[in-house]
Amino acid sequence: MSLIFTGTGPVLVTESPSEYLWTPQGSGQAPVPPLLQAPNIVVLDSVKSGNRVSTKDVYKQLLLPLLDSWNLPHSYVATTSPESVRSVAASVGTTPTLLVLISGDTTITELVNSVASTASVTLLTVPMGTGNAFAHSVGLSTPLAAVQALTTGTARPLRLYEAVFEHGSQLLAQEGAQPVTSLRFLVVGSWGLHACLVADSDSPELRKLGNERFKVAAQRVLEQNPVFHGSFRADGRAVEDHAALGYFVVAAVPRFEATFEISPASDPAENALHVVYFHHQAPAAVMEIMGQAYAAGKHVQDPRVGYLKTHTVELELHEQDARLRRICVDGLIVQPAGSRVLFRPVESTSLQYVSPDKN
Ligand SMILES: Nc1ncnc2c1ncn2[C@@H]1O[C@H](COP(=O)(O)OP(=O)(O)OP(=O)(O)O)[C@@H](O)[C@H]1O
Repeated sequence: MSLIFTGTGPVLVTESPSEYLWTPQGSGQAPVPPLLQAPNIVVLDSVKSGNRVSTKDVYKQLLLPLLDSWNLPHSYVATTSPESVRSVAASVGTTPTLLVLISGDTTITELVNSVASTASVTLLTVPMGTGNAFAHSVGLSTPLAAVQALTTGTARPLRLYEAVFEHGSQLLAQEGAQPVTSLRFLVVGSWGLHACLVADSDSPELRKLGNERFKVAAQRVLEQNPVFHGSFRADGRAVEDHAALGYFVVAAVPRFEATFEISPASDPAENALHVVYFHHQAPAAVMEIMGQAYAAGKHVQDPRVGYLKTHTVELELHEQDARLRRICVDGLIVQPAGSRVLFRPVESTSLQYVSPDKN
């Protein structure tokens, strides 16, 4: 339950399993909040994200009445394919734009990879995906909290990172492979067990399971429990040389799911990456370490786990088997050519995100 101050007075907003209820609490007027003063407001509804309840419509039941209370013009786009995300990104010019994304993380990543570097965009992420890593990491854990942040939150710089690949690398997509040399990300770059389970979880069969798909894919990967041979450097310093690795994640945010706190020291306000990794372990040890990540990120205190803060990560793959070379970039899967992959911050962008707190 939340009290939201709108252009026509305070409104009590409640949520049931099947709908959001908008109950006005008398009349009165609040001025247009700063975030809603953007000259251009676009709502992009990524309709295939998460497991939606058809009667529970964030746009019609929450956003539309809020925007209408101040008669704010806006455009609403419901996606019809992944191409819709790219075309909305391409349509945003230099006019300062508030872009409300009703989606999961993949849609956000598709957007930041398609938007022009000159575009002045403030993103509000309304969590409707399966993991919602970015929304949980910035404190917008529910659609209601996200919509309320439009009236009480503030815009902060969006920290972006990129994974850079050797010439000849391929982005593996449902529609077929495409050449790729770099990809922007805001949540995670990974190799090893994490990349394998994300790649394997993206089958139509497992997608039906929602968040459970990661657990099922993890069990299947652990049945084989491959070793991932490689080396990596952090800010130019050799950290592991010809190691037998199991888990290798470069995290930009603290949480990958509501309760999965993979990198407790990550701060979305800071331009830094954290490497979380461990050497090849027996499946029971892997499960034990991962279980600690669900207990407020305690795994990073486990002596078997490496945890370090850095800006750049240079990874060198010493594997030939294509399945063991896959790299995950915010859920997208890349088959890299050659042996080198670089993760680094994108130095400057004109993108911002809506944060719920003002400090
Ligand atoms: N109408 C559509 N038809 C096919 N694909 C779509 C359509 N609308 C959106 N998509 C694509 O579906 C994917 C949805 O990803 P999104 O991140 O929003 O949700 P998710 O995968 O459930 O969540 P998460 O990434 O948090 O696990 C994106 O790749 C998006 O481009």
